[in-house]
Formats: sequence, C-alpha cells, structure tokens
Amino acid sequence: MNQTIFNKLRPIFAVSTNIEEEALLKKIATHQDPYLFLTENNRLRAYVDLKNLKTEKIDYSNLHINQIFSNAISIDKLGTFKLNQTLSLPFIFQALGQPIVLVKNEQNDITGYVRREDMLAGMFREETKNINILRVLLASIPMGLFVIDHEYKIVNCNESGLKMIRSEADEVMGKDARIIFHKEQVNEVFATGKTILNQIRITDEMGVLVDYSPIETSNGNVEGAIIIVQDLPMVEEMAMEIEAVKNLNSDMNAILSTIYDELVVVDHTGNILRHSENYIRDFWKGELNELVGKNILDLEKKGDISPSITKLVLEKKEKVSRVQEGKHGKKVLAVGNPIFNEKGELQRVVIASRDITENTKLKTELKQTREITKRYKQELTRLKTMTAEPSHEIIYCSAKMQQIVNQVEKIAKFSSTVLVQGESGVGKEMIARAIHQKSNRSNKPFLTINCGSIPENLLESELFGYTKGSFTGADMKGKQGYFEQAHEGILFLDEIGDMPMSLQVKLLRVLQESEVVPIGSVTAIPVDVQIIAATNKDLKGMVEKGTFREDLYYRIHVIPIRVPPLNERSEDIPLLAYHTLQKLNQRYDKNYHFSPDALNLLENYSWPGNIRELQNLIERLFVTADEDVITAALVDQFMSNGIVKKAKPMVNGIMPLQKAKEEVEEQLILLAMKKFGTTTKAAEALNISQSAVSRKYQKILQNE
Ligand SMILES: Nc1ncnc2c1ncn2[C@@H]1O[C@H](COP(=O)(O)OP(=O)(O)OP(=O)(O)O)[C@@H](O)[C@H]1O
Repeated sequence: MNQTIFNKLRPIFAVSTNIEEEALLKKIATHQDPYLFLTENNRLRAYVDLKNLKTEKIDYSNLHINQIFSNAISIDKLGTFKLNQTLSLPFIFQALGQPIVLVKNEQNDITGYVRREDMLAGMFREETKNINILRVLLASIPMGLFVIDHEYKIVNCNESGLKMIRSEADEVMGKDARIIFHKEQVNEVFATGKTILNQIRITDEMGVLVDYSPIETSNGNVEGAIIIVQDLPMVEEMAMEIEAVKNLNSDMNAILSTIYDELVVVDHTGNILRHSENYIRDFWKGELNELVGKNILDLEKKGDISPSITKLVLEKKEKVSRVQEGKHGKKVLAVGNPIFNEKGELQRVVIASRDITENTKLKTELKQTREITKRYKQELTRLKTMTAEPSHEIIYCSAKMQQIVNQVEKIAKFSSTVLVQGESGVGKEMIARAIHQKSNRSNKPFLTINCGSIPENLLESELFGYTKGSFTGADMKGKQGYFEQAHEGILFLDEIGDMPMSLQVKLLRVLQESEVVPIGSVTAIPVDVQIIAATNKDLKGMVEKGTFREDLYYRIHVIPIRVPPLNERSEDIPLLAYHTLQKLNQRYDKNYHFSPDALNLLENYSWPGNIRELQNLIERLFVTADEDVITAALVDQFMSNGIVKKAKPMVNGIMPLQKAKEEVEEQLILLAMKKFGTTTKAAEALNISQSAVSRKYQKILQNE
C-alpha cells in the first residue's frame, strides 16, 4: 500500500523567503515543480505550486514575488504522512482531500510530496489489490472521477462522476473520453504530461468544471489520465461570486470615474496595483498594455509617465493635492491619499484626479472678464467725472460776456486779488477757473472752499491748518490748511460774504502778510496764493451794515468782476441751451434738438436760477422727451408745472419810476428786435410806431 501511494514521490524545492527577491525568482524560474517556502528558522511556511499561477508561460522577469505568494497554499492545508505509514481508509480520505501530501522519513525530514492524482493513479494500478478500498473511495468522494487508459478509453469512474455528466455506467465505460470531455485538453495531457485545471464544460447533458491530470509511469511516460469533475452549480456559485466581485469592481470603477476622472492605486513601494482607463489615456505615454505591477516612480524617472504626486505622498505619508498637467495640456487636480494598515504602516496610495482644464479655462476667462469690466468701469467713471465736471469752456455770444472774457484774459497775467460778483448760478466759479487756466499758475493747484457752508471753527482749520494736538478731535499728525495746499496756485473763496467776522480778520492778515499761522502754532508759513473771492451778496451794503469788514472788502475788491444774470444777456440762452443739450446727446448717444418755438420760449424766460437752472431744465426736458425734438409744448409743460416759473417783469428795489420805465422799454425793444429782426415787425409786436422803435433802438445801441 505504501509503495503504491509513494512510488511517485516528487522532489520538493525548499527556499527561504528572506533571500533576495531577484535570486528567489530566478531559482523558481528554473523549475516548474512546487516550492516549499521556509521561514527564517527553517520552518515550513507555505507551499507554492507554480501550476496554480495559471499562466502557461510565465515571464519571471515581470513576475512580482507578491503574485507568487498570493498563490501560496497555507502549510496547514497540506497533509503530512510518514513514508512507512500504513494508510487506513480515513488516512486515504484525508490524503485525497489535500492538494498535496508531504512525505517525511523516519527522522521527520521531508523527502518529497505526492499529488492527489499520483495517489489515485497508484491505487488504480493496484486495483485488484485495493479493490474494496477503491470502490468505497470512488463512491464516497464528492467529486466525479474518470480513469482513462492509454487509448483514451474510460476504464473506471465513480457514481458522482456519472451523476454529474448525467450518464449511466454502460454508456460511459469503454468510451473515448475525448467525446465526453474536452478533446484538445485530453490530447494535451497525453502529449505534455501536464495537468490542466479548471476547464468549464457545458453541454446539453452537463455543466461541470474539469481537471485533467496525467497518469505517468515511473519512467515518466503518460499511460493514462484521471479526469476530476466538479459540479458546475457549485462552481457557478463561485463563478457568480467572482462575477459579483467583478461587477462590484466595475461599479466601483464607474462610480469613482464619475467622481474622479483618473484613478491609480499603488502599494507602499509605488507598484501600480490598479488604475482607471482614463489614467492610461491621460498620463501614460507608452502602449496601452498593462501597467499593473510596474513601478510608478521608475516610470516617472524614465519619463514614461507624467510626474505624479505618489512620491510626495510616500515621503510625507499624508494627503497631498496638486494641480498637474497631463497630455495635451490637460490640467488635473490630483489628490493623493495614503492608506495605512492597523499597525499604522503605509500600505497603499490612492491617487484620484479631476480634470480641471475647463474650470481653469473658465477661471482664466472669468479673471480676464473681471479685469476688462474693471477697466470699463474705470473708463466709465473717468468719462462720467469728465462729463460731470463743469466744462470750463465759457459759452457766450453776448457783448456783456465778451467784455468779461476780455477782462479775464488781462487779469490772468497778474496775481491780483479778484472779486467776482453775481447772482447764484451765473458762472462765478467758472470765471475763476478760466482765470486759473489762462494764468501762469495753471499747473499749480486751484482749490475752492465754500465759506458759507462750513461751520466756523472747521472753516478756520480748513483754511489755515493746525499743528498736532492743537484741539480736541484734531488729527494726530496735524493738517495743512488750504492756503498751504494752494501754494503758488489759486484759492477760490466762494460765498465770501458768509465768512464769519473772526475769520475775516485772520484772512485779512494772510492777504496782507502772505503768510499763514496754523492753529496751535506760533510759526508763520509764507504762502504765495492768488485769491479769487466770489459772492452773490451785496458786499458793499454789508460793509455799510457792519456785517462785513471794510478793510477786508477793500483788500479783496482789487479787481471786481460782475457777472450779469442770464436775463441780462438773453442772447446767450439759446447758445447755452444748445451747448447743454449737445453734452447730454454725447453722453447718452442721442440726437435731440430744440424746435425754434422751444428756443424762443427758453429765451423769453427770466431764469432766476441762471445757468444752473437752465442746465437743470434742459436735462429734465432731455429725460422726458419722447421724440428727438424738444418742443415748445414740452418746455411750456415744465414751466407751467411750476417747476420753473414764467417770466414776469422784475423790480429789484426802489428806483425812480421814469428810470424803471426806460429800462423796461429798453429791454422790450431789444427782445423784439432780437426776435423779429426788423423794426416794422418789432413795432407791430410792441404796438408802437415803426419810427419810435427805430429811434429808440438806435439810442440803445449808442449807449451800450
Ligand atoms: N458761460 C458759461 N458757459 C458754459 N457753462 C456755464 C457758463 N456759466 C456758467 N456755466 C455753468 O453753470 C453752472 C453754474 O456755474 P458756477 O458754479 O460757476 O456758478 P456760480 O455763480 O459760481 O454759482 P454759485 O454762486 O451758486 O456758486 C456750472 O455748471 C457752470 O459750468
């Protein structure tokens, strides 16, 4: 019995797992026979049957040691028998249940191993002797067994086998096994003497998983074969499990690829364990063959793969994210996550990347658009301020304004103090600015301060400045006053009539001494500032009433300019109206114009608010007009709406009646002549004789 079982004792190659991986692989590569791996203290660790690797031709240079060990069979699963052990039935069952049986000598040294098929073949050979054992054996094992002789004929089989292929013994016995099972595999086993495992056979009668093993003579010739059959339902279950795992895997890949565009998993040394398809397309420069098993760090060094963050994650052992560039300028956000085992050792690195090319593009576009918008905004504000800034171009055609403009030209050559008088909105500030523009101070500051709208103490500090800590609430650093700031330029003191008496003294001093003493200081600062003061009040009258200092009045009344109200120069009205409308047209890209009647109406209005009022009214007309033409009806509507009041003869104070009559008469004649152009028509309108109009008109012209 023992002889039978052990007469095909195969040698075992034992290797220690602590030898260099490369050497180990080489050693394994030279033999196809199983290996026993030993632990450091020479104990058995695992058994590796290279046939289990399933790969027909193994390229050992590409094989990773982990792949070999993943096929290792735990040492607990191996049966162990002594060479001379008597094999009772239970022992035989035990032996057949093991993929391999280790055989030891009396000294307990492993002398070789026996495969399951070797054992069965031996027993068949000794059939007559072991007939009973064999029968029991064949009947009781859960797998199907078919024994084939050298002519491929089935010479023996068990009940389980018959059930599995759904046949009776007489249908099978003596039949060529190649008809029932895989012809090629049976031929191959006979030709090569190799075992072929896990062949699925599905026909109308059966669905089984088949292993083919050779029965070899002691000199190595194949003299038959053993076919081991397992029911497919069981196999199916396994297969389904595998299928389920596969599905799970592909689901996982699908889910991951929707969350991430690329995915690669490496072990702690950088060996690629798995990757998504996109990863190959976007980062792998080589062929689309398998990347698994290759080392990502080596590939990076060789330049076969775009640099990844694997190295960083392996070094830092923490999550790392970076924007990386793939093929064709593709930008990805790669996040590398280290995965640790229970001992806290780094086991895997999962690198998931997201394509952010589009995002980056959009971001860049957004940035550019923002910049453009910013520039447009700046430009718009610039344009707005330009349009909002009062134009310094003096618009006029009246002789009165011509006189003023001539005066401005002359004054601009000197730095004398100027007093501009006139009603509100007549253009006093405009005149002051014109002086500045034409003077040689034009590239120095022009500062304006409204003396009527600022509280007294604030006005003082604004005008003269203060030193640090000079009063509660003062700026810590102190402040330069307007006089200092306007040095070498012009200071426009608007509403000078509203300046408090106390400040009038101080102002007078500055004007006389040409130096300022800031609040809280004792040191005078020399200043060279030209003063242009303006008022709509009767300063002379105020002096008489004692509300304005006489000395200051004379100090500022050096060059007086009186800007006449608009109704004293009504010929300027159409021009100013047209000019204002043009500016609005330009600003809003429109082409509005006045009807002649509308201009007439505007011209005949008294304009108590002067040019400012005119500008406001025109802006209102512009906004309201439905058509390009601003009609008299529309102008009238605003006037009768009470927004502006219709002109009425105005009397500003008591005067001799005769003089008043003459003035009214003069105005009426001028208006009529301007409107109708001829004395005849003017006479008609004024309801007096043509000769009277002619005479009076000549007189007016002579007096002007
Ligand atoms: N001759 C003119 N040509 C063009 N625009 C003018 C003219 N005169 C005045 N303006 C405009 O009229 C508006 C009022 O002018 P300005 O502020 O100079 O008047 P002001 O007499 O100083 O008024 P206030 O006394 O109320 O300070 C300004 O927008 C100014 O540009």
